Amino acid sequence: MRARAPKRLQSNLVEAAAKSKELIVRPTVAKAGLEKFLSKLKNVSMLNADPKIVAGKNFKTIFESNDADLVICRTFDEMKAAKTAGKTFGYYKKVLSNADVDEIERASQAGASFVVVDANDWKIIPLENIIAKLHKSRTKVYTTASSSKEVKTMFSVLELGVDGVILSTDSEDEVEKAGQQLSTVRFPIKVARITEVKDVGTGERVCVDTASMMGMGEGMLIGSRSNFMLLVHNESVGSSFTSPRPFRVNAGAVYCYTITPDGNTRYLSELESGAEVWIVNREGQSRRATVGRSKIETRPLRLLRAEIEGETGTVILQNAETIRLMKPDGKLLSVTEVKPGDEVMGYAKPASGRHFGMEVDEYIVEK
Ligand SMILES: O=C(O)C(=O)C[C@@H](O)[C@H](O)[C@H](O)COP(=O)(O)O
Repeated sequence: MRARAPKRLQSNLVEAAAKSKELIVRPTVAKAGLEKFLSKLKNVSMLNADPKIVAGKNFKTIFESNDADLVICRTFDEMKAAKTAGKTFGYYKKVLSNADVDEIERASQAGASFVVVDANDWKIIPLENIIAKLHKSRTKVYTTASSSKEVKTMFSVLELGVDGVILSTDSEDEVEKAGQQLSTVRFPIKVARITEVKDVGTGERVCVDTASMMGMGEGMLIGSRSNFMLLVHNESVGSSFTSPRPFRVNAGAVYCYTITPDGNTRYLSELESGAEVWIVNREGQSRRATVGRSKIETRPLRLLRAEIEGETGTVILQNAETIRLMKPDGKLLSVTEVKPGDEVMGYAKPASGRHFGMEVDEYIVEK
C-alpha cells in the first residue's frame, strides 16, 4: 500500500522548490468545474489558460493572448508585435524535425523569453538538443506533458531538465504528484552523541545500490525509529582491501527505516529495484535516487545508541570497516571504530506513530 505524503512529516522539514523550475497547469476540466479545480491547486502560480476565463483567480497566465502575463506567439511576426507592445513573449513550436529545432534557436536569438516545445513521438532527443543549444541563453525551455510521470522525465532530460512543464490535466492529485518532482527536502541535520556501542550477533543487512553516483558527504538517513536516524555514508571511499562502490549505501539491518521522497518511511527490507530514496548530505540537502538493487545478506551486526538534543534512538548496522558515519567536521568514522562519546551526524524529531509508513498521530513508544 503506497499513500500520499503525510503533510505533518513534510511540514517538519523545510521543503524547497527548485527555484528555476516551473510547473504550469493547463486545466482540462469543464468550465463548470474550473473554479473548484483551481481552488485545490497548491504551489502552482501559472496557468496555461485564457486570461479572460481565469481572471481574478490569482494565477499568472501563459497563453496565446496579449492579455496574458507571458504571451505565446506562433510566428516571428507575432513575436515582433509582442516586443513592440512591451510584452514578455515566447515562441511555440511543434517539433517534428531538426529544422524545427533550428527555428527554436532562431526564436531564442530573436528575443523569445521562453520557447514552448511541443513534441509528440520523439520527445527526449529533440529536447536534449534544444536544452544543449539554449541552456546558456536567457530563453527558458518549456514543454508539455499529460501525466505526472511525464513531468518527472521532462525535468530530468539531459540532467539539466527543462525550465518548465505545462501539464494538461483535470486531476489535482496529478498536479500534486508532479509538484513533488520539483521539491526537495532540507533535513535538519544535527550532532548525535553516541551513548552505547554493542555487538548484537548476526542478522540480515541491506546494501542499497542506487542508480546514482554519490560523493563525499552524501548518504542515507537510517534509524530504528522514524524520528531518529543517523546519516550513514555511501561507499565512495575505498580502502586497500575494497574497491569503492560510490552508488552504494550499506545502510543497515532489514528492519531499519529510511525516509523516502513521497514523505513516508520505508523499511530497508522493502526497498527494491525502482524504489526512490533520499540521498542526504551533512547540510541536510537531499536529492532523489532510484534503487537499482538491494542486496540482503547475513552479516555480523552492531547496535549504536545515540542522543540528539534529548531524543534517543538506535540503529543496527553491519559491523565492518566499509560502513561509515559522518562526524561534524566532515570526516568519516567507521562502525568498527565508533565508541561512546563520539559525535556523528543525524536527524531527530519528536516521536509519532507510523502505519504502513504514513505518519499517524498516536501514542507510541519505540525502544
Ligand atoms: O560483504 C561485506 O562484508 C559487505 O557487505 C561490505 C560492503 O560494504 C562492501 O561493499 C562489499 O564487500 C563489496 O561487495 P561487492 O559484492 O560489491 O563486491
